[in-house]
Parts: sequence; structure tokens; C-alpha cells
Amino acid sequence: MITVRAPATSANLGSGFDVFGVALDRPADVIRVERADRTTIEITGVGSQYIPTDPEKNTVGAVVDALNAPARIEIDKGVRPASGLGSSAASAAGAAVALNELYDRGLSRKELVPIAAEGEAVVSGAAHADNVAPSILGGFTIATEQGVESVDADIPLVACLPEIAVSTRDAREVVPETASMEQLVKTVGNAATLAVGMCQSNPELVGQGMADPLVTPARAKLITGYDAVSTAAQQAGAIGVTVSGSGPSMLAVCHDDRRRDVATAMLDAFADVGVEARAYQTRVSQGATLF
Ligand SMILES: Nc1ncnc2c1ncn2[C@@H]1O[C@H](COP(=O)(O)OP(=O)(O)OP(=O)(O)O)[C@@H](O)[C@H]1O
Ligand SMILES: N[C@@H](CCO)C(=O)O
Repeated sequence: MITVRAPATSANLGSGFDVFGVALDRPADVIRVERADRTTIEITGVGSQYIPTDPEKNTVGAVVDALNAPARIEIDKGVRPASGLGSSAASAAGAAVALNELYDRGLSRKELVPIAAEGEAVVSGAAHADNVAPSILGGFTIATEQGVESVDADIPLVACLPEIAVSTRDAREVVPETASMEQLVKTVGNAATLAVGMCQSNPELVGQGMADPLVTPARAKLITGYDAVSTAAQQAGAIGVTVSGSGPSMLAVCHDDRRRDVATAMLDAFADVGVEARAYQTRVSQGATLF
């Protein structure tokens, strides 16, 4: 039996819609696989009751098909589904790494990214790689049609997950289809600033570069209390705040010594609007680990 721990991820980071992603050091899914004639999936852990065990509907099923690697698969969910923390991607990424090893397919981590992305198409209709790439490779990743680039980065983060659900499919419906020249110029400038900040492990540049005039304002409307939580986080020392993935989680960048205060401020602000939440004091981290 092969066991893989695949981390949660945060995609977009504001200005890098469908392109940027980071691996988080917690939470994570644990995937166990063993060879079988027919694929079966068992799921335990957080939110497991909402996840289909039918391989046609689970993200790991598409990975099995792509690698031609039937298996008995156990998924222990640490990443809540429909969280904006790459829940569906963590399972697909973990399965890709585990099945590649189990069947000795010899693919590199980079080659596994498009395979795991097929799983994302099952749940959101698009094979976007911005969650599976960091879950497989770790660090900060840039996923484009040309492939994936990754850099190690050390950035403190708070990911705050409210007890509301936003599906990626629904959140993609509200993304504006056009942008003004001004929005485009701002977004390009911010994305470039963020990428430089990641390369330098500089939270100031990363937080500054997360600002996004286009997608985030549209999606913030789907998250009860977004503006109040964002303001509270910034008052507590966050340098930048945005929607994590397609939401409802919110992601804040800060310095290490502000993480606890930022987490508390975000939880309190959600509580003020009647929404329960949990906060992960986390950081950019390594990708899937084989045991
Ligand atoms: N292995 C899996 N793990 C989690 N969710 C899965 C899995 N397979 C299928 N799903 C389905 O995917 C949906 C959750 O995926 P979705 O992309 O909406 O959330 P997410 O992965 O947490 O968010 P994001 O991609 O924005 O970070 C749920 O409907 C869930 O049933
Ligand atoms: N880039 C994707 C990530 C969520 O899976 C989105 O924001 O729709």
C-alpha cells in the first residue's frame, strides 16, 4: 500500500486568476492506494458525506483513468469540500502521486500536474491546474497553457474558512467576461509584484500584489461578511486579503508575529455577522509527500 499526504492549496491569490497557487502546510488529505482489478473509493474525514464515491464523479476517478491504474483507494479528508482550499484538487493530486508510484509509471511531478487537473474538470467543468500544481509541486506555482513553473517561498498566511459553502462551478459563473484597460493594467502590475514577492519570500510585496480589481469584487459578494472580515484582518496587521480559490475561505498575508491576531480578528468578524468559522495559521509549504 502507498500513502501520500497532499496539502490544501490556495489558488488565484487575487491577481493571478486561474494561474497562481500556493501549497499550505495545513490542512491536508491523506490518500492510500493498493492495486485492484476494479477501482473502489472509500472516504472518511471532514465533509466526507458530501463527496461521491463513484469513480466517475470523484476527482480521483479521472486520475485513475489517465494513469490506467485501477486501485482500492482510501481518502481521509482533512480539507473540507467546497472550501476554496483546493479540497477536490488535494485528492486528485495525492492520487496522481500515489498511483504513479504504485504502478511505477515513472512520470515526473510536473508531468503529473495535467493528469491531476483532469480531476478538476469532473467537478468544475474546467481542467484548471492552479490547485493541483501547488499540491503536487509545493511552493508558489504559475500554471499556464505552456506548463507549470514553481518556486519555493516562505510566506506566513492565515486561511479562514467560514461555515458556508460556495461551489467552484457557481463561483465561476460570476467572473466578469470583460475587463477595462485600467483593470487590466492594474492586474498585470499586481500579479508581477506578487510573483517577485514570492521569489524574494517578501510578505509586503505578496500582500500588495494580491489586490485584484476584477474577479475578487464579484466573488466577495458570495461570502457573507467579506468586507468586514477583510477590514478586521488588515486592522490586525494583514498586508493583503483576498478570496482563497473560489471561496468561501479568505486568505490573509502577514508577518509571523501578526498571524495569531489576524486569525482572531477574522474569526471575530465572521462571528459578528453570525457565521461560524475556523482559521488555519499556516504558510507556503511543500507539496505532496510519499510515505
Ligand atoms: N475527492 C474529492 N474531494 C473533495 N471534493 C470532491 C472530491 N471528488 C469530488 N468532489 C466534489 O467536488 C466539489 C468540491 O469541489 P470545489 O472545487 O467546489 O471545492 P474546493 O475544491 O474546496 O474549492 P477550490 O477549488 O475553490 O479551492 C464537491 O461537490 C465534492 O462533492
Ligand atoms: N482558479 C479556480 C480555482 C478554484 O478551483 C477558480 O477560482 O475558479
